[in-house]
Formats: sequence, structure tokens, C-alpha cells
Amino acid sequence: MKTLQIRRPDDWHLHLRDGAVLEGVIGDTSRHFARAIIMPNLVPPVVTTADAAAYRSRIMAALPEGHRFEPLMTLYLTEHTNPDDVEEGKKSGLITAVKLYPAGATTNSHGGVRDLEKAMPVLERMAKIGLPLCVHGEVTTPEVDIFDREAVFIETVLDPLRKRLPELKVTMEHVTTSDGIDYIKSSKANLAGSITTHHLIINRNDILVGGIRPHYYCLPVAKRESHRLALRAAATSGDHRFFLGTDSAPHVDPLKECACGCAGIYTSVNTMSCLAHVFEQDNALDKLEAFASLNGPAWYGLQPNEDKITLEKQDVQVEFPAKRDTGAGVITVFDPGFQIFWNVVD
Ligand SMILES: NC(=O)N[C@@H](CC(=O)O)C(=O)O
Ligand SMILES: [Zn+2]
Ligand SMILES: [Zn+2]
Repeated sequence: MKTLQIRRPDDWHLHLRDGAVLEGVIGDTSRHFARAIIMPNLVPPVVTTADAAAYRSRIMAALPEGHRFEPLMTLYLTEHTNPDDVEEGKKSGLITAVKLYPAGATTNSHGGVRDLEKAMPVLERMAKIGLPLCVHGEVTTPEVDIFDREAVFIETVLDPLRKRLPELKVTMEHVTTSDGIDYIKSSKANLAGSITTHHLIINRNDILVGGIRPHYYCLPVAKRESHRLALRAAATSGDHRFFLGTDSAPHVDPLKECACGCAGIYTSVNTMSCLAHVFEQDNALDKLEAFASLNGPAWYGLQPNEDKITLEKQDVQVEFPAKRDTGAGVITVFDPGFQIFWNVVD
């Protein structure tokens, strides 16, 4: 039997939600991951350091007994965010990053930024104090095709911002295109990218061919196969600028399986097994630790986790639950579309 030991991984982009969903999903992350960057797009969003402190307490209260887990909190950037509050949050150790959602780009982003100019004082302060900006990198301009929104964001928003504020550390989250990969690779400093589990596995055909599959719909939407291959090559290369951010984004089934379904894929349950499968397929099992456990902490200026997890390749298929039942309803677990033999052993 094949086994692989790696340092315990972290998830650098995670949606835990709140209330009954939080209680139902957090154990799926804390079972394998030591830390995660927690997205602030609640309703209402996590805007101030005080909001983040209260949310952190709710997360810790929801943690299953015996699990150790550190939520790394973020603030949702608005046009009214106070630079002093952000600086306080970083100084106190509570805040790891600030998140930019272009208004209307994705789930619960209507309170996001419309005019980046208005957020410049906060961004300048962040550059000064070394606090990273995490970006959902898509323009929301109605004329721009949904498959082009990431590339257009890089050209019209991100690159001008980075030229204006080169000291600002930017994480391009959930990169989905070869344009994004190339842009990150071409930068000399202060730019890195997270890649999700599902974008390494599905392309846009998986969403649309033979019938519409709402549980493969997320934002940024999966692109054509050539982009998926570029993401695979970047993730499995060991390049320190790329790391895991699952973007595990639970929505209860009725909100996905309807005429206007929500974006988001729930991958916390089987991410490490899926990744081991993907990295083995690409003859890169020796790079999995860099992607899931080393590159992320290095980028955020943290130590990698001390303890390790063991992945085991079994002879029989590993069975994952198809659904996660929460007090708020049932959530469908990501189906990679292939049999999985890798299991995380405790
Ligand atoms: N990824 C998604 O499709 N959805 C995320 C938001 C996001 O990360 O854009 C969500 O909060 O549901
Ligand atoms: Zn996003
Ligand atoms: Zn997300």
C-alpha cells in the first residue's frame, strides 16, 4: 500500500457561513486542516475588526470537541472601511487579510467595492503595514462575457492597482485561467495565487454537457480544458507562488437546485483525497506538500504546521458521504467524477 506523509495542510480560502451551516460544516475542515482563511461574505458581511472578533468566537464555539483549528480572519473591504480599524485588527493579531469583492461579482457581494478609488486610503495603509489583499478577481461589467471576466479584471483593475501600489501584497484567489497563472508567474514580487480543488478537476463541459449540473457551478466559473491544464501544471509544479485555497462554499440543495441557483461547490469533505489523486495522476505526489502545506504559510508569513497527516492509497474505493446534513438543510458534497483510493488516516 502506498502512503504519503505531509505536514498538516491549511486552507487559504474557505467559506464557513454562520449558525446551523457553520455548525454542520466546520468539522469537515478541522478534521484535516490546521488553519483556514475565513471569507467574510456573511449576511451582513464581516466589515470591522469587532465583527471579525465576534465571528471568530462563533467559529470556535462551533468547533467539534477534540479538534484543534485556527481561523484566520479577514475583513470585507467596503468604500467606507476605516484604515485605523484595519491596522488595529492586524496589530492585535486577529486579521490576516482584507478581502476585495467587486460589487456584484459573487455570493453576497452587493456591499462590495464599486469605485476602487474610494478604497485607496485603506489599500495604502495595508501596503504600509504589510497586510495582504485577497481579491475575487472578476470584473462585473455586464458587457464582459462571464468567461472573460478574470482576464479583463487583471488587465483593467489588478495590474493598474499593482503598478500604483507595488508594495501591496495581493493574493489572486481561486485563479481559473491560464491568463491568471501567466500573470502571477510574470510578477517579480508581492503577488501569489490560490487554486481550488474543483478547478483542478472540472472544466466547463462538466457543468453543461448532457444536462446542467448545478453542483459544479461556482464563481469564477470553470473555464475550458486548456485553462484547467494550466492550473494543474501550476499547482503541481511546486512553484511557491501557488497554494491551496479550496473555496469550499456550502449552499443548501434547494438554493442550488432551482431556476437561479447559487454559485459555490462544497469540497471540504474530500479535498485532500481528490488532491492526492490529481497529484499522483500528474506524477507530482512529491509536490503536494508544497501546494497544500508549505507555500501558503510562507506567503502569509506564518510557520508551516508542526504535525503531519498521512495519506494512504487503499485497494478499495474510499466512500465519501454524498450529502452533509446540517441543521439548515442538506448540502451536496463535491463529486470529482472518478473513483478515489486515497484516504487521510488519523
Ligand atoms: N465561489 C463561489 O462560487 N461562491 C462563494 C463566493 C466566492 O468565493 O466567489 C460563496 O460565498 O458562495
Ligand atoms: Zn470569490
Ligand atoms: Zn470563495
